[in-house]
Order: sequence, then structure tokens, then C-alpha cells
Amino acid sequence: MALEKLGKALNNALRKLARSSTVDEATIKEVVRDIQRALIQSDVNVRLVLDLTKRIEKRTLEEKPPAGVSKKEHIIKIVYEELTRFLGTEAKPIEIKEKPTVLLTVGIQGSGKTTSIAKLARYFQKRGYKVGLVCSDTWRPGAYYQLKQLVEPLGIEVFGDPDEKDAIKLAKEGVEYFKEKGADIIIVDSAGRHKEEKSLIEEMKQISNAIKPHEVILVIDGTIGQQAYNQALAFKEATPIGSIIVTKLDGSAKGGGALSAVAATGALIKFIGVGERIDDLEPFDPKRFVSRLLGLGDIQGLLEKFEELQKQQEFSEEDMEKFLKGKFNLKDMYAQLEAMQKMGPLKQILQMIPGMGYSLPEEAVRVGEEKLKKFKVIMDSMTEEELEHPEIINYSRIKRIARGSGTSTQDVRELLNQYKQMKKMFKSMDKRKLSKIARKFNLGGFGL
Ligand SMILES: Nc1nc2c(ncn2[C@@H]2O[C@H](COP(=O)(O)OP(=O)(O)OP(=O)(O)O)[C@@H](O)[C@H]2O)c(=O)[nH]1
Repeated sequence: MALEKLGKALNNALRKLARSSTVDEATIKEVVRDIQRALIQSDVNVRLVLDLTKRIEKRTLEEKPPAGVSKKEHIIKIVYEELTRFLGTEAKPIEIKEKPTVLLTVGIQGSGKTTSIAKLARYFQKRGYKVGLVCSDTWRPGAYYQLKQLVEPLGIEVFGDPDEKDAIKLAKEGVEYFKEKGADIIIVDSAGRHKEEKSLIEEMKQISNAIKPHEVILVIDGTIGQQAYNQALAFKEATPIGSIIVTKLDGSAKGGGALSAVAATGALIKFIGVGERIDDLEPFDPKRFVSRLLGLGDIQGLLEKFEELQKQQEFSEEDMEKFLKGKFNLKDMYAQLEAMQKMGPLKQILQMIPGMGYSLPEEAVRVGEEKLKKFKVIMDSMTEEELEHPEIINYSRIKRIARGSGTSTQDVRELLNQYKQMKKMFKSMDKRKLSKIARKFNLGGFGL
């Protein structure tokens, strides 16, 4: 798990708060001090830490918890919100709009660039895309073989020539090669051996001009901690189409420093590397990351009531209107399925909802646990656009999704049918009942 040590220390601070009998100014100051210590030990820049903890302290002392929420619960929410803000805004996945989409990767030597390219290729392959890799690292012939070794067992092709000295020529030829082969995504490894930002940025500009990528991805080593700031800043200033992968966040004592430093530059972190294996790459979503980091699941009892209340407050009449107009996409269903899996078997959940036993059509809810898992795997192979607008999923997309997820076209169709039924069901229900269900199923958290 990424940043385990930092997570534990933050979690301990919150646990201490949960155990304390009173919550006065002294308690708040102690929690804030614990948070400061945890962040500084993870190499977060001291000024950033002070800004963050000042905000936490100010809000916890000044804001009144809403009715039904205790002071402790309110503090946890503030810590969560401020840490999330600290790590950026929302998750922004890499967009694959055009075919082929060309991605250029750059990174200082040893940053984990080659490994990250293989991981990225695997990530997109799992989502059903045909990926081609171009190795234009003319400095280290080994890079080509390393990349081949990592991805060829997966059936992903690497274009390269260890004897060629002209990196730009290689990059151009590689992109052309995969264009002709009909690749959906072409990932180009960059050429040089860099020790510092300047030469890296220079090379990025040269290759960029030659191949005109849709996005340039900088790979930063998470173990360098807050030193990541300068790299990320120089990169952000040099390209408007840049995003970042922070690697080696598993087991690094300085990972918190690296993530916060990159976020502080306003650069977008799109993925994090969390291990040496090819699947150890995670899309970066500040909200999910912080709740996992804080181990909110562990202090569930304390948070449940709060979350429930918060969801109810979030789910307004206006949201309901939108929802009833049919704004219910696969992402919503995915979130529901996830929530259901966390909460336990469907039957039990349905029993918790007054009046639900008879109001839900049998066939719409009879989804076994195994099937839920399969649905999740299928949805993992869909693009953002497909999840948001399932109506665009035609036969060729169904085939691609089935291939990417290792399921059959019949399975994908079954999922789409389930979605249609649920959507129809929600549309046909009366508002009051729907509102009740929405609360139980935490629909309020879907940002409707
Ligand atoms: N634990 C861990 N190790 C990683 C991660 N990403 C990369 N590595 C390791 O870091 C080392 C360097 O990775 P490479 O991919 O070879 O680095 P590179 O930036 O391509 O290196 P050069 O080609 O020398 O510029 C390798 O041993 C990788 O296994 C990660 O997320 N976690």
C-alpha cells in the first residue's frame, strides 16, 4: 500500500481524537501537532504543512458541526477535506479521444520510466485498447530489451532499434509504424539519459515537436520527496499538455513529500506507481487516496453516522429532479455496486430499506455476488465516455470491452441490460420512495 507509514501516523492521530473524552482547544492542538509531525516525517515541505495545519486548526475551532454531528466527527471530516484539497482537485484520467492517441513519456534516469510505460501499456490493454510502444532511448540500449521483456509476454509490441543513434528519427518511425498497424494508443519512451530537469525539458521539446503527442507524461521518482517540486514546476511551465506519474510510493518514507510537492505546483498527477509488478499502477484520485490513507474504513463506526447524515444533506430535491430525468449512468451503477459489495449481500441491504421488499422488481435486483464481480471487471474495461454515456456502446464496442475484460459479448450485454432495467426502475418510482432509497444506497455521493 502507498504511504503506509504516513497513513498509520495520521490514522493514529484521529484515533487518539476518537478516544479522548473531551474535545477542547488543547485536544485540537494536539491532533494538529500529530498531523504536522506525520507529514513532516513523510518529507512534506514545512511551509506547506504549516499552511495546511493552520487551516485545519482554524476550521475546527471556528466551524460549528451541523446538527446531529459530533465535534469529533466534524474534525475528522475537516482533516479529510483539507488533506484532499492539499493533494489536488479531482481525478482526471488520461483521455483517449483520438485514434491513435500518442503519449510521450519523459523522466530522469532511474525514475521508473521504463517500468511505468510497461504498466501504462498494461493498464490500457486491460481496457481493451490496442497499444504500441516505441523505445527511442538511444543512450541505454538495455531499455529496449527491458521494455520488450516486460510487455511481450502480454502480446504488446515494442518498436525500437538498439543500434540507431538518432532518437527523434526512431520516435517518428515508431509512431508511423503503429499508426499503420492501427494502434489505439502509442506510448513513446523518450531518448536521453538525464540527471537534471534542464536537459529533460529540452529533449521533451525536441521530441514533442517531431511527433506532436496528445499528452506528455513526466515520470517522477516518489522517493525523492519534496525535491519533486522543482522537476514538476519546470515541467508544468514547459508544457500545457503535461501530466505526471509519481512512482515508488510503496514503502517510500518520503512519498507524502513527493505527492504534495507535485500537487503544489498545480501539475496533474494521473497515476501513481505502487510496486514493481506490471499491475502496480493506480489512477490517482485525491479523494479515494486520502480516505484510504486515513484508513477511514478502520474507524468506520465513528464515521458511519456522519457519512449517512452528510449524504442526506447532499441529496437535495434538485438532485432528485436531475436523477428522475434519467441522469443515471454506468458510473452511478458502478458506485452503487461497489457500495453494495462493501455493505454485504444484496438481500441484507434490501431488508434494511422499509417497503423495498415489494417495490423492487425481482429481476432488477437479483444480481448474485459473483455477477457483481464480473460486472466490475467489465466496467474496468470501459472508457470514461462509455461509463458516462452507456448509450454509445455499440456492437463493436461491446466486442472490444468483452475482449479487454476477458468476458463474452453476452456478459457485456447482460450488464447493459441490468443498467437499463435499473434506470427504468428508478425513473418509474415515486419521488418519496426514491429519496428513501437514495439515502440508503448513498446515491447522494454520486455528484448528481
Ligand atoms: N517499488 C517500486 N519500484 C519501482 C516502481 N516503479 C519502478 N520501480 C523500480 O525502479 C527501478 C528503476 O526503474 P526503471 O523503469 O528501470 O527506470 P527508468 O527511469 O526507465 O531508468 P533509466 O532507463 O535508467 O532512465 C526498477 O528496479 C523498477 O523495478 C514502483 O512503483 N515501486
